[in-house]
Amino acid sequence: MTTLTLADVHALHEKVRTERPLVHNITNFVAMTIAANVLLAAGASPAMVHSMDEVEDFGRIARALTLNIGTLSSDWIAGMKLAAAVYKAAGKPIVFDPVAVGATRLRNTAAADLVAMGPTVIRGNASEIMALSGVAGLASKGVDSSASSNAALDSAVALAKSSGAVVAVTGEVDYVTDGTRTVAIEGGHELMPLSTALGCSLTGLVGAFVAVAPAFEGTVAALAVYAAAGAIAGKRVKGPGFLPQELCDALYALDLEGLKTNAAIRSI
Ligand SMILES: Nc1ncnc2c1ncn2[C@@H]1O[C@H](COP(=O)(O)OP(=O)(O)O)[C@@H](O)[C@H]1O
Ligand SMILES: Cc1ncsc1CCOP(=O)(O)O
Ligand SMILES: [Mg+2]
Repeated sequence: MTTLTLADVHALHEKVRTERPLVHNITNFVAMTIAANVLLAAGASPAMVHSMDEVEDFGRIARALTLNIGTLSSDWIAGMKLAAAVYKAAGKPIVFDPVAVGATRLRNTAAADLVAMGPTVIRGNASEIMALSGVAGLASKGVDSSASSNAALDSAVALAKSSGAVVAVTGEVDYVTDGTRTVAIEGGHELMPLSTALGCSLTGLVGAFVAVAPAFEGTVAALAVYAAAGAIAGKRVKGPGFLPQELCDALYALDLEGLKTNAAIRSI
C-alpha cells in the first residue's frame, strides 16, 4: 500500500484553501465558535446550523455534513437524522463525532442509529471508539477519554469493518483505518486534551478535507495537518488557555516545511 506523504497532505490542504468548501456542522454549543474558527483558519467555510427547517437548503449548497452529539437533546437527534438522510441521498460525505457515547442511554441509542445510517467517517477519542464498537464494561468519563488510542485500535478496525465507515481514533497517536488499511499519525501536543472542543474542531476539519478528497485520504490529511498545527501551537503557549488561538494561527500559516517538521504518517 502506498502511504499518503506529507507532500500529498499539503496538496490536499491547498485544495481546501483554494476550493473553500462549505461544511455544514450540527455540533455542540461548546464547540461551535472554536470549530468554526478552526475551519476558517484552515481555509474552509463553516456553517454551524442545526434547525431542521434549514437542512434541505444547506444540503444543496454545503459539500459535507458533520454531526456531533456533544450537547444532545431529543429534537437535535431528529435534526441529525434528517440531515444524515439528506446528505446521504445527495451522495455528500458525513462525518460523525460520537461525543461521550457510552455515558448515557440517550447517546448510545442516538449514536447506534446514526452509525446505522452509514456515515462516511467516524472520529472519536479512544473511549468513544471502544464504546461504539461494543466493548463491554467500560467506565465512561463523559467527553474525555480514559483509554489510550493504541488500546482502541482493534476496536477502530472492528468498527470500520462493521459500519463501512473510515474510523479515526485520536489521542497521543492518531489512527485512521478503513478496516483494511491502517495508518498512524504522530504529532499534536499533550496540552490538546486540556483545551475543550479541540476534538470536535478536528471533526469539522475532517469534514472540510473529505469534501475535496476520498474519505480515507482526506481523513489522514486532516489529522496530519491538525497534528502539525497542534505541535506548533503547543510549543508556543505556556498552558492550555491560548492553545485554540495559537492552533488557528498555526493552521492558517501551515506550509509543507511545517508539516514535515511537526507531523509524521506511517503505515501499520
Ligand atoms: N497526549 C497527546 N499528545 C498529542 N496530541 C494529543 C494528545 N491527546 C490528544 N491529542 C490530539 O488532540 C486532538 C483531539 O483528540 P482527543 O483528545 O482524542 O479528542 P477529544 O477532544 O474528542 O477527546 C487530536 O488532534 C489528538 O491528536
Ligand atoms: C465539554 C463538553 N461537554 C459537552 S460537549 C463538550 C465538548 C467536548 O469537546 P471535545 O470532545 O472536543 O473535547
Ligand atoms: Mg470529543
